[in-house]
Amino acid sequence: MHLQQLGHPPRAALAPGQRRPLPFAPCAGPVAPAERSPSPPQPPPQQQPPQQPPAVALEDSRTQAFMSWARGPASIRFAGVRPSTFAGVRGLAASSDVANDALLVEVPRRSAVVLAPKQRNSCPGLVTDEWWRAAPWFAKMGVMLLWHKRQGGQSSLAPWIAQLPADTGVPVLWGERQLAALQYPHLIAQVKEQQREWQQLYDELVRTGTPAGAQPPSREDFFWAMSCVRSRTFSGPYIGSTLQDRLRTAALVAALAVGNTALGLADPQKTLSAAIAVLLFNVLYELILSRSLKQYAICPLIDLFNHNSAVQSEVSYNYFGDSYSVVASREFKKGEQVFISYGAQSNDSLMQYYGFAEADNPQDVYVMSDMLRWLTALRPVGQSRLEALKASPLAACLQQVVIQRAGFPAEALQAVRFLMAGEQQAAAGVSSASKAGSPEQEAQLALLLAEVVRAELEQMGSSLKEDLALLSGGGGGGRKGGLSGPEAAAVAFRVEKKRVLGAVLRNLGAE
Ligand SMILES: C[S@@+](CC[C@H](N)C(=O)[O-])C[C@H]1O[C@@H](n2cnc3c(N)ncnc32)[C@H](O)[C@@H]1O
Repeated sequence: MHLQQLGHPPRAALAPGQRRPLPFAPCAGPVAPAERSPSPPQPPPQQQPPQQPPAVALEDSRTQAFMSWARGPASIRFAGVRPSTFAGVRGLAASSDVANDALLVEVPRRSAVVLAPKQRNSCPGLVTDEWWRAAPWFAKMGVMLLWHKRQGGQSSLAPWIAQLPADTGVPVLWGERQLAALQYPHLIAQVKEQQREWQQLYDELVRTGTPAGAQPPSREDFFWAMSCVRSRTFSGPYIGSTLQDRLRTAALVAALAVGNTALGLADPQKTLSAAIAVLLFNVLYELILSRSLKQYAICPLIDLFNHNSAVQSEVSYNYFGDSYSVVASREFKKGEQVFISYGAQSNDSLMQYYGFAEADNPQDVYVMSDMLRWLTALRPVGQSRLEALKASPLAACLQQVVIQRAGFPAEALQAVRFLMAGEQQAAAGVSSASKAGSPEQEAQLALLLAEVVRAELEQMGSSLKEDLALLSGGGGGGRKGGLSGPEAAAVAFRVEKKRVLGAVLRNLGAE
């Protein structure tokens, strides 16, 4: 998540965004850029968060034990927020009016679960060094969580571990039927790939990654830990040394310089220049290094903030305090939910890694898989034209088409123009289709694209109206419209996808 640093000493943004003093490589909270759905840059949303359900303060014994631990041994500083639920979803409510720029939570590094670059095996009793070396960051952090869990009351993080959600509700934990309810081949394929990857990591752990005499975790525990990690971790640039380390180095260099001068071993002027050069090199080296290395952190209490893309608050690393913090990016009234931003993410990414879709998410897109199948079903396309497209630089552009509310990407438009062009025009090649044709041709193109969008909507299996009725339908048990958690999440997700396609139709002038 991003970093807000107004009124605070240098901080490093943890997660997406490059606009802060120590720019951190974009990584949507727990989501690495390569894993995110393609999402073109969009202006930051300006709207206020939609009306929120009322806060119900959490006063159960686990939450109380956690908060006492946070205040006491964990030395977590917080003001103006308290754990609460909002229509059943746990988050942080403003316990009093919160001013813009107020420091909300500050977690010392020692109370967080942190993975630094090249960190040695932190759980030698649980995994072998070979497994650790080969494992991706989230699997390493997953076993770190499992290690704390195994320690039970002995773990320094026990009260935090105890209140982690038993079920994170993310689709990687779902079965076939629940995934099918997403009605969206692109995400279903991504999640199935994720399931394969996690299963492989687990199999490796059981087969060769567990030290002799140790018991491997259950598959359920392993998947639980990985899903906690993927939905609660922030990432940002890694600064090798803390201020304390840096001061120790400076003191050592100064002592050597003074010693050298006192013993008459070197010219004082030269010694001073050398000492300054050493210190400058040290600082510059770390600054350069911090741009290429990444750290990952799960911070108790900060991990209770829910996401809202209309809010700008981010998580940051505070170098001087060696701590992670969140500062309010706007005012919050007492009782209101205090959100942060997990970064500019489409609902594909929010659903896959966090298990929810944001209503009217300005970053949302619709990724249409195999658009060519609709085009060939709706219009006759000659074999030779298809082959010419396949042989062109646009060969793959209709496989995963990232459609925004505003419309189709330029490459897809070009490919469709080429496929639909008359023989004479097509003879000029694919590149000639990059520009808009005559008004009649463009009108025909819009008509065809609208048919493609409608075909996609029709094969989804339910209409927007039916989905909305499902979500609002009767049914108790704290379930949305009587739906189970995954069902409700899947329906809410496909509602948003249908809304994106609806906006595309409107922008094509088709509604
Ligand atoms: C960092 S945790 C936030 C705290 C979490 N709600 C909890 O109870 O532990 C991220 C998880 O919170 C939930 N979450 C975050 N923002 C949300 C939102 N806007 N709507 C619904 N659920 C959200 C999702 O389950 C997500 O995986």
